[in-house]
Amino acid sequence: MATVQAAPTSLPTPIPKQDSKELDIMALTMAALRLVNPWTVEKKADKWSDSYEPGSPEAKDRVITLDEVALHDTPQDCWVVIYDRVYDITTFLYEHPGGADVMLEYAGQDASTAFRSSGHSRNTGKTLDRFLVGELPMHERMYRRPGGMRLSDIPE
Ligand code: HEM
Repeated sequence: MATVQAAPTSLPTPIPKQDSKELDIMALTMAALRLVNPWTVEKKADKWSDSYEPGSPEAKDRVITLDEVALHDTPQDCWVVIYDRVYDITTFLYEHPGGADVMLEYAGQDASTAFRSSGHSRNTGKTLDRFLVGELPMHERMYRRPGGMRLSDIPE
C-alpha cells in the first residue's frame, strides 16, 4: 500500500533574483574599486621601475630602501649598498677579481666597509657605475647626506 508523505513544514527560502540593473551597478563598483586599489598601483610601479637597466640615467634617479635591497640576496639576484648607492652586481659576481664569495657575503646588505677596507683603487668606483640601480632615501643614508660620515672617518 502506498504511503502518503507529509509535506515539509518549512521550504528552503528561494534565492532572490537580482535584476540586471542591480548587477550593473555592482560590476561598475567593483571596476572602480579595482582602479583605486593601492595594491594594483604599487605592483604596476614595481614592474615599471624594475625594468630600468642598471647604469642607465633613469636607474640613477631611483630611490631604493634598505628593505627592498634586502630582498635581493641570492647569487641569482644580488644587490649591495656602497656609500648609500645601490648596485645590482649579479652579472659581475663571477668576474670579480676578489672572487664571488666575498661579495655574496654582503648580498642584500650594506657592503661599504668591506669594499673600503679591501684596498680597491679609485677607478673601481667608476667600474661600479654600470651596475648602479638607485640610491637610498635621505633618511637611510650614512655617508652622502648633510653631516654624514666622511670617508676619512672610516678606519682603514
Ligand atoms: C660587495 C663588495 C664589493 C664590490 C661591489 C666589489 C667590486 C669590485 C670591482 C668593481 C672591482 C674592479 C674590477 C675592475 O675594474 O676590473 C673590484 C676589484 C677587486 N676586488 Fe672587489 N668588490 C667588493 C668586495 C671585495 C672584497 C671584500 C674583497 C677582498 C676581500 C675584494 C677584492 C678585490 C680585488 C683583489 C680586486 C682587484 C684589484 C682592484 O681592482 O682594486 N673585493 N672589486
